[in-house]
Amino acid sequence: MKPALLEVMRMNRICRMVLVTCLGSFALVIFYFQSMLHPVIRRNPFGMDICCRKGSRSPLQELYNPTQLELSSTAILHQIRRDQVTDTCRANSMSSRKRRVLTPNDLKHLVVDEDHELIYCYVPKVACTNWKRVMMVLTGRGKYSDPMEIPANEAHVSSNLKTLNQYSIPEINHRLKNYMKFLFVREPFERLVSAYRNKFTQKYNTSFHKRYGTKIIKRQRKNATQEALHKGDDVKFEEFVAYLIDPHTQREEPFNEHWQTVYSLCHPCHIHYDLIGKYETLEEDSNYILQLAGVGNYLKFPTYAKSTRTTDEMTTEFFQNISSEHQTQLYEVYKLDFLMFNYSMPSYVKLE
Ligand SMILES: Nc1ncnc2c1ncn2[C@@H]1O[C@H](COP(=O)(O)OS(=O)(=O)O)[C@@H](OP(=O)(O)O)[C@H]1O
Repeated sequence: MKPALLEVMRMNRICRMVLVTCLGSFALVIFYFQSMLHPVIRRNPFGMDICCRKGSRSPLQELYNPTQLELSSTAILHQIRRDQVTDTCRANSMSSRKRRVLTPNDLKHLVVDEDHELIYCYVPKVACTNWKRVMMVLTGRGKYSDPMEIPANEAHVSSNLKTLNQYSIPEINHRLKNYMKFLFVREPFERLVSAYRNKFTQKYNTSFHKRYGTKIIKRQRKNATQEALHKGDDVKFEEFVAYLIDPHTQREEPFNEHWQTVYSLCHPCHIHYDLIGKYETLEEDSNYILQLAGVGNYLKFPTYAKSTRTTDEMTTEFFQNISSEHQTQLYEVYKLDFLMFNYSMPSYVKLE
């Protein structure tokens, strides 16, 4: 080849390299300025994916007509859980004369995610703080990407999440019909011990001590000291149980949500839940829901390593000091939760 021709080709290559470098730098500059203008999106690289459902299939379609094999085997398990609720409701409505229609006030625990067509009924002491954090990521349109970046107290601020009672009746009906509705449940007595430990044995929970502790001690403790009556901060588990089974308690006002039954908070006999998650398989069930919602690749339910979690053994210990008469009465209060969600009677329970 002639040297002149070689020289021309070399120049050509250099020109092309310069051009590619210039274009690359230009694109980087544009990307930089764009991210300066939209800092939230820059902080959250998954924002756009978590934000809005992609494709035409809704979580409900994915649940009842799965396209992936791994989703279809789990779907069978959830059908069995739904059937259990239906059967218990049917059996209970036959034996009970009480019939009622839901009002918007009954829908305060149902958190709505319009972007992914989800409704979550939160049950306190069943990891609802973490689920509320996840719902804030899902509804935040890119504001958050990691649930754990949201402080626990923020997750409980009611204005941070929209609940179903805030919609008009036609809007409520539309969402109940078309969204995937789910809740999480826990073995009722373990949930109760979790509530007792958190609300009555932690020094910082003074509002619960004042609001409920003082009342429980006044009613259940003979010869209570003035200090105990005033502070309400040393309620014993036996006293808490006595308060729960006392017929006056629920006549006076409904139970606090931390120990209220799941069927009273979420109304599973009136609202058809598509998915019943269990605390015992919390992460597995939660990630299944996120997968059905189409965000499973970007968002995972927070894992937990708290060593002081309430366990079955711990619950057994707490119930050692409860008389069989009180255990029987307490079981009656939570019986529907036991039956509906298929929890067998704990082996430590001694019924009368
Ligand atoms: N990912 C994960 N895995 C296992 N366990 C978990 C998880 N997230 C929360 N938890 C446990 O849930 C209990 C707290 O529930 P809530 O957040 O609903 O409590 S509260 O209603 O806000 O008071 C509390 O249970 P106890 O420790 O037994 O009280 C938490 O330990």
